[in-house]
Amino acid sequence: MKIGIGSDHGGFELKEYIKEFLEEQKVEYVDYGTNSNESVDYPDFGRVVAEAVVNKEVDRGIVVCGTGIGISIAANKVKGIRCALCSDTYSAKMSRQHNNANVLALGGRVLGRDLAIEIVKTWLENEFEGGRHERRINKIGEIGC
Ligand SMILES: O=C(CO)[C@H](O)[C@H](O)COP(=O)(O)O
Repeated sequence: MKIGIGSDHGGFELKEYIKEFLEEQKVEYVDYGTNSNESVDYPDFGRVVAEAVVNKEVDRGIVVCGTGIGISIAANKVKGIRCALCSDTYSAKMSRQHNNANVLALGGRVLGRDLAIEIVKTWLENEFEGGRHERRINKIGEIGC
């Protein structure tokens, strides 16, 4: 599986830490920036990661800003994206099993590093269950069409 990862300045340090984890786990990734703590605009990075997912440059995305809120809102504007902002492992698991989330959003100013890695690990390990959930995510896809 190939992951696209991106952040603004508020998520930069957590993004770098997640990259170390992905390397340890031998999970391939593409880093779409940002590349420093210098102030940038989170919609730019949420958008580029989301577009990489829908264009199939990568299989799934991880986006990080200060709270995870803004970058998740931005990613969810891209048609075909189901971005889940998670602060706990149960939500991360359900976002895969029930919602087939293809982008995970995290808050770099919210989460401790260990919890963030547990959330990423859980999210990567879990798969979509399909069944009744397929009908529901199809309905999400129809909204705004
Ligand atoms: O969390 C965020 C968006 O939801 C951003 O990281 C946050 O708004 C950036 O704030 P600042 O420019 O004050 O560093």
